[in-house]
Amino acid sequence: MAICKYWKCMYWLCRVLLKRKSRLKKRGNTLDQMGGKRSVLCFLNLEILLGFLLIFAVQLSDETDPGDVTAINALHAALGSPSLPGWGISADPCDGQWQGVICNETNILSIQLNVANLAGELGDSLASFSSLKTIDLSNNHIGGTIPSNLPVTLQNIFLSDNDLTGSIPSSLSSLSQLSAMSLNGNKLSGEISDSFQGLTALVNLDLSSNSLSGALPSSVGNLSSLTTLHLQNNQLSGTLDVLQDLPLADLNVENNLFNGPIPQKLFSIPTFKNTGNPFNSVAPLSPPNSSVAPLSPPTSFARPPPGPPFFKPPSSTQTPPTSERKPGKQADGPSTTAEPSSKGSKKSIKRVVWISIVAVLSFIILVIAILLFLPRCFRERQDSNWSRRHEIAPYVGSRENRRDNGLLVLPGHDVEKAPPPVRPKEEQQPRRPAHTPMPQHDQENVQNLSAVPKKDTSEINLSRIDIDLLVPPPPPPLHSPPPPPPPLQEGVIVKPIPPADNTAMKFLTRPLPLTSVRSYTIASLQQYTNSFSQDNLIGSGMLGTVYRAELPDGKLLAVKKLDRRVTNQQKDDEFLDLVNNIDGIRHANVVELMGYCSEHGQRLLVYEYCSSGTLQDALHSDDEFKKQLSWDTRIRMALGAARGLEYLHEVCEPPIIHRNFKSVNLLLDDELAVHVSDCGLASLISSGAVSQLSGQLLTTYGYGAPEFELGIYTSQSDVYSFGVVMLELITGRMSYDRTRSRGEQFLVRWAILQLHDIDSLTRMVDPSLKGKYPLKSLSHFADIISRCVQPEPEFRPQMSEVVQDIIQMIRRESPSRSDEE
Ligand SMILES: Nc1ncnc2c1ncn2[C@@H]1O[C@H](COP(=O)(O)OP(=O)(O)OP(=O)(O)O)[C@@H](O)[C@H]1O
Repeated sequence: MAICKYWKCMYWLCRVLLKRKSRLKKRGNTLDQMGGKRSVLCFLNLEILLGFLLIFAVQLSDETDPGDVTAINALHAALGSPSLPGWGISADPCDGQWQGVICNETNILSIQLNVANLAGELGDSLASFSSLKTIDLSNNHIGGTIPSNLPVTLQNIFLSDNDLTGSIPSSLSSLSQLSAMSLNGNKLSGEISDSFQGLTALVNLDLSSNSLSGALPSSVGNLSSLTTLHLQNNQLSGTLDVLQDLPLADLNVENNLFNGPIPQKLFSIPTFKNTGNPFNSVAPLSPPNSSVAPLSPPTSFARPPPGPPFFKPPSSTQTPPTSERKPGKQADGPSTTAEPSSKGSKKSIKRVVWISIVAVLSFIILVIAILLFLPRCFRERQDSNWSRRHEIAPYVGSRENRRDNGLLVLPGHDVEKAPPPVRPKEEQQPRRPAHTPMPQHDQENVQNLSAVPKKDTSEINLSRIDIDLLVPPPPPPLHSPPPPPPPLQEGVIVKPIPPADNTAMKFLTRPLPLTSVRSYTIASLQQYTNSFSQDNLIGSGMLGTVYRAELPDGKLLAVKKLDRRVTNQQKDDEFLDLVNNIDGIRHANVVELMGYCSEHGQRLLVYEYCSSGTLQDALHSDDEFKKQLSWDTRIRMALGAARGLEYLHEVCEPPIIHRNFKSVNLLLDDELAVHVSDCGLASLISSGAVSQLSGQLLTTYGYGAPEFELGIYTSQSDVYSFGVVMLELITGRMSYDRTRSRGEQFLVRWAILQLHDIDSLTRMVDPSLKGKYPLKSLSHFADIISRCVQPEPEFRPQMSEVVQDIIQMIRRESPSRSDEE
């Protein structure tokens, strides 16, 4: 295949250049009069040669790093050569078929094989990966020790719930980029080595449920970014002094042999669990805030994160790239170590030699060409204007009044982790950011325009919409005001924070918060979902499973049954706070919470039912459905999604970061209006069981902003994800599509360069639109998208700016408006 492509490419290049040659040969005659013919032809010959050489170099450089190939084969062998979907079908682990393997152009970046029934050992090949950032082999049966050599590029190591033995290797100290590590639920023993000096990027560390002993080494005190530390259920001893200056938000040292006084500073940690230790009594043994019952929801990092498993039962909806196929029975893995190893290194040397030759030749040719043709270039620049390129002007929008002042927030410090209380929605006055005042006129239009017109096959011609005639839709339904809260209860908050200066308060058992949200019994939900039958299963995600429920009056609801692993550390009052918070999020473009259930340890959220599925389904699963998605419908969807996000970021107080914005979380109603789902659930996503997964999944599916890999997530990261969804809308392509060629698998990477050129843009557009879209609109929309997906978060626009831009775009298409202008 690759060779075929290569020759095709050569053939194409020959044709193009020879055509150009003959065309310019004619032109050369003219130039000849100025004495330029000979050099023109000479230049063209050089140009052709250079083209060949460059293609050859690209071909060579597109191969997967042989070192990585060797390393993954060796790892596979060490794990006992298990049968894994796609592995070994080809010798190239980056050809998109090896499930659980994520690559960039030439290197393996991530190996995610959690819950894959793996045994064997890790082997000693890991250090050979040249760019590996994430390894997730949690929830398997891997034995042996943790290799002493680990790739220095690692950012995330998830090996929890395996059978690993031995001690934690001291080579950890070389992992300066490490951001999260979970080794919990293994059989690790011995003292924790003093190897944390250089790990200043480490945010989450879970060593719980092992047999570790001895005192905490002094280098733990260097973990200047650590927000979550779980050490419970070991035999660790000594004092906790070394922890007192760390920025911890979640510390669990329960059931160890720690002694001595607990440093006072630790009592200010929002979640501090310390029971089951022989602390002496210089400091309060179990101070109120150290608590067994912290008021803030758990932010625990890594108790077993079993899902989503590498092999997961088929879901009716999304098809994540790494997790849906069932394993085969027989080992049929890739070839093992020895041979590929020597082959790999020979290949590598050959490759380096070739690339060097090509580079040197290219350089020489380039220099000659430049020397010969500099004067010609000057001449040609003057007659320019023969290609009609569409250039995107650099974004110069106002950056002031950013809600987060461009500040990047680390997990554990981010908005959704510890926000101040939010006013109930009835009290909220929607506000617009100061720098983007929106006239009432626009407010009304925005409401209208984002409500997608009836689902019919007729095209909606935006150019015929008289914006001024649009009537504002009815305001979002309001709940009856909640009863006044009792004195000790908190109001509706996004995430409760214990009052820092009043530890006694925390010790009191808090009465359950009042809520006006309708409470359902398990029995009734069972009845409405036909005992949560498979027929009523709509889909499942990171947090749980969603069922269709039908009320006796025929009304449909969607019931999200939260997984126990997500809620098992959440107390009833915390869950009710969460429910109250979600209930406070009311907007026409946000899925509405209709009720909840909290009984017998089960937690369920009941939502309005969106009958037309998800935007992802509409775009990627159902060709018939897709036909209804005219350009105008898509732009209306874009506006609806933008308005939903604008509301969360800029109207809610405190701002709400979605954290999981993707096309599967944009639900569609009968009229194809967009409703953003999973709003207000960020605190669950950032809780231990799923935090590590959420980031990976977003990144894996191509929605995650670059900063996510550093454990950073802000509202600007939502804006990036929004941009990716918009790319899906205009191209009809999935954000990540393993079936495409390597350069096209990640939608953003493929699209970002082409957004600047109107010709490329038109080629990118979803073929199912059959060319029915206004070019101007396309170009304008591409500008908006390109700003949203900028790598630097501080250059991305706020959602209110995006909303304004989309409205402007729609207005420009409106004849009534252009008539006026
Ligand atoms: N209110 C709803 N109305 C109709 N269908 C819904 C509703 N909420 C969720 N669904 C369906 O249930 C599926 C599972 O939703 P869920 O939110 O649990 O996971 P997800 O969005 O697919 O993934 P993730 O957990 O990563 O967000 C969705 O894909 C969607 O098809």
